Amino acid sequence: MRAQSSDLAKNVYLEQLHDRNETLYFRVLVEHLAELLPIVYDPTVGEAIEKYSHEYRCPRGIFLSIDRPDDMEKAFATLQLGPEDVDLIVCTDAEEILGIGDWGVGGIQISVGKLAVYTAAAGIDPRRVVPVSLDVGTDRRSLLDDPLYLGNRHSRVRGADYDAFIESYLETASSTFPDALLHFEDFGPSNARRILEQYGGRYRIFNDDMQGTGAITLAAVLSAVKVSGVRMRDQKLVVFGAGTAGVGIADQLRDAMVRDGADSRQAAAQVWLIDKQGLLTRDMDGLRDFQQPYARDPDEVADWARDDGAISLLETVRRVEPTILLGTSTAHGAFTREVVQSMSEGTERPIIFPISNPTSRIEAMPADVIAWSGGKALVATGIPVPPVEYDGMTYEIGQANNALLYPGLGLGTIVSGASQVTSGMLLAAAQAVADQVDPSRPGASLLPPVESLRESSAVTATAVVKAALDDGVATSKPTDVSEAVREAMWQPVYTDGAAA
Ligand SMILES: NC(=O)C1=CN([C@@H]2O[C@H](COP(=O)(O)OP(=O)(O)OC[C@H]3O[C@@H](n4cnc5c(N)ncnc54)[C@H](O)[C@@H]3O)[C@@H](O)[C@H]2O)C=CC1
Ligand SMILES: CC(=O)C(=O)O
Ligand SMILES: [Mg+2]
Repeated sequence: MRAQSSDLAKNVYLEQLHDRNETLYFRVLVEHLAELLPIVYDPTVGEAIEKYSHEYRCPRGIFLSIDRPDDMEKAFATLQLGPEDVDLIVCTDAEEILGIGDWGVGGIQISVGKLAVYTAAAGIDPRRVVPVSLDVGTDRRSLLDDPLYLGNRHSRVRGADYDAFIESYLETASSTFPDALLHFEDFGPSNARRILEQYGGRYRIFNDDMQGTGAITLAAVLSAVKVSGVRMRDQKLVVFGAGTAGVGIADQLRDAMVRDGADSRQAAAQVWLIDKQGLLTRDMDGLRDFQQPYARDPDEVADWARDDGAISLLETVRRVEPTILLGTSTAHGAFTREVVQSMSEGTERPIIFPISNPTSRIEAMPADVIAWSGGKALVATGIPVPPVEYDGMTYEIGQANNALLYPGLGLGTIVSGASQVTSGMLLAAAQAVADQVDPSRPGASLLPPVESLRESSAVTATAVVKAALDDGVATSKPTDVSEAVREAMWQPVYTDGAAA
């Protein structure tokens, strides 16, 4: 594997091993998690998705086509699994893969990659999971023109037909496998939140980009706040990139401010959203419904500087003096030296998280953020990055990627048989992750290291089971929760002479 000439070649090589010998594949992953997570998952998985039809060797997963909605049951039946045999299904319609946009049927690899992390990081049984591609077409011209493209050759279906397809998926998946958690990944901003809000009460749904990302970012902020000394209720948050992830995080941080004593109106007023049209204000056309609670009063910003009519990130940072700056925009390099320096002038220990993925989309590299802030910034990123040396000190950079949280959350949901993923379970997961680090040492990481992710996921899952019990959604009630979690974790070892 190490002799392969590129990260993509390593990804393909490992996928072939996955097909030949699942136990060995996961044993290698578990024993080399920090080295191999970036290969099977973020950032290399982005390239594997882009090249999917060209690197295609063998299908993994279930492919559901919007052109053949009546075949759904038949497709699931090919798995030859009974109603109690599946714990988890990860699906994507691939409209907003990581920060690289619409990749059609190649998006199956994000479902495969997310599931590999579930198993390697939390011991979810790989024989009891299903990756799904919901192929509703693609708007990417280069795919439609590519003779090798394997997906449906038409633009994305939207509106009533799309909604009927999603509803039919939820109904078929949950009636075929009633115990399964339905994980949604990388849907576009017009669908991600809408699906969760519309169906979250009826089906056991988890939206990773909103809920998982919100919770891991909250964990990193809880750690950072211990260092900065500014109370949660007094934080001022600027979110750059007000889409699914950005507003999902804003919601969880706003709720954390309320829990720390801010009133709900005040907490929302301590959040500023910036998108392509600049700082979002109430008088703008085309605001998304989930952006509206945070849009600013135009009078409040009447005398702020504008560039082509838009209030920039730099102007917002100068005026607001935020304590937290989050990047979920996919705009590489948007956190400039001026932005970071201005933020460092306004607050003693600025919390700066450029968490867009993959590497080509990150708002700033941590080495720059740390240098531009004179070593004051508390930094976490979505991609894995090596420690940064600055002014004689080593800064460990925590990976604020939902992969550091969703495996434990999923394991806890499965062990408790929770009928819903509640806000209490998300908060418990965030708190459990944050409690596993001591950020007080100068340069310490804000999050647990990937090397210990399996151990960390067990601790997180235990907290999640307890929260599910407290919230009254658990259908299984283990007496020794920690023991039940550890027993549920699948181990990559050969049993009964079976190799794979
Ligand atoms: N670290 C993590 O765990 C996660 C990171 N992400 C990353 O966050 C980014 C966004 O993902 P989603 O929220 O799912 O996508 P999205 O499409 O829902 O949101 C992106 C938002 O950024 C805005 N935007 C684009 N260019 C901009 C610019 N130049 N200036 C200001 N705003 C701009 C878009 O209009 C959109 O509202 C991606 O790079 C993704 O990889 C997403 C989920 C988890
Ligand atoms: C990490 C992840 O879920 C994303 O970038 O979309
Ligand atoms: Mg995602």
